[in-house]
Amino acid sequence: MWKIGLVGCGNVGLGLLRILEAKRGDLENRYGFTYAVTGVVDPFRGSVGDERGLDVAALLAAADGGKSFRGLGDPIDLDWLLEGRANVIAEATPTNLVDAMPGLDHIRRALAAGCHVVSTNKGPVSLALPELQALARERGVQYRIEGVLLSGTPAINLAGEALAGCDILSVQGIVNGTTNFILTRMEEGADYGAALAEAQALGYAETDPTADVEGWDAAVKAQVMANVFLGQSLAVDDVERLGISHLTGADIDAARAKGCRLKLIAEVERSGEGVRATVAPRELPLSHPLAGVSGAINALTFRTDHLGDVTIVGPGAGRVETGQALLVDLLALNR
Ligand SMILES: NC(=O)C1=CN([C@@H]2O[C@H](COP(=O)(O)OP(=O)(O)OC[C@H]3O[C@@H](n4cnc5c(N)ncnc54)[C@H](OP(=O)(O)O)[C@@H]3O)[C@@H](O)[C@H]2O)C=CC1
Ligand SMILES: N[C@@H](CC=O)C(=O)O
Repeated sequence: MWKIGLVGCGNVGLGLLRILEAKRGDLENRYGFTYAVTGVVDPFRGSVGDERGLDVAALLAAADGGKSFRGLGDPIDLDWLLEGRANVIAEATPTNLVDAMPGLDHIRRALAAGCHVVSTNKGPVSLALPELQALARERGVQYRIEGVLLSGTPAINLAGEALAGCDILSVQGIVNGTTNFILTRMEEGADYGAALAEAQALGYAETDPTADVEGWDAAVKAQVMANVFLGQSLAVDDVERLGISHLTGADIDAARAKGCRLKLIAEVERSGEGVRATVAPRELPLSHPLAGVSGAINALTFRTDHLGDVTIVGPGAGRVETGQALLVDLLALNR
């Protein structure tokens, strides 16, 4: 029985709870996956626990009704979970690229306590991936991060498992759902501010959406691609980065007049001794495979030695879409 402690219950945390609740029977029948959510830690909704498992439907009803979780379990904190009441922590607090807190602290403490961690938080991956992987190995647990790239669309697990044995030479694609959504809506005539507000309402944007529109989110994903896919240790500041906040309707129209679309493209490729990582808006001809990828959909093309180009296309952001990434990592632990 998996005793799940959820830390951070915003868009993604609720997405995971929604899937767990809707699929409880299916997860048991198809995968032998049984679980109890023993605690939720979140300053906004309230931190509650029950060793026998919280009533997830009641938590979801409270969230849907704009109510706090208080009263739906005993008041708890992360320490309570780590004293044997969780064997896996699902960490989905806001990404912070400056010092990775509070997620880094949560993940360090969980791994040190012998808990597995599944997480969508990009800050700890950006600043401390080798340390956290070493700590997980030392404690005999796993730190799984499928959701940090392309939400639930398989990218990290795909490269690590389904493309095992291939050398990945370069990776190029659209890796930020919010900016792709904004550019799509601007092409349809919406203004920038309204399109960003829509992306926030749909749960695509970062807690501080500056990270999306200034290209930081795509840059950290390029960093992850360099580190995880190409084995080249880069810092987020090593990524050449330009976002989309300077683009106007006139830029969209100018691209259209040339038979092109503007897309924020992230690319990592081997160059000389190292790896070059870039994020920038590019005008793509309509015939380009990435030109037709619209809304919060993302796409990645892996250039490999054995298979040539392998392209995946799917959601890059969203509540349930990212909850799925946590679920797939939970199911991997279960296997
Ligand atoms: N949304 C998406 O589509 C995707 C998101 N991600 C990543 O997943 C993570 C979560 O994203 P999302 O759910 O959208 O973000 P939200 O801002 O919706 O939710 C984050 C939640 O974490 C809570 N929180 C803040 N500090 C703490 C703390 N110290 N302890 C416990 N909880 C805390 C916040 O509470 P409060 O509001 O009070 O601060 C909030 O409820 C981020 O790291 C994001 O980058 C990854 C892929 C896709
Ligand atoms: N804000 C991000 C969420 C997923 O990583 C995005 O829009 O892609």
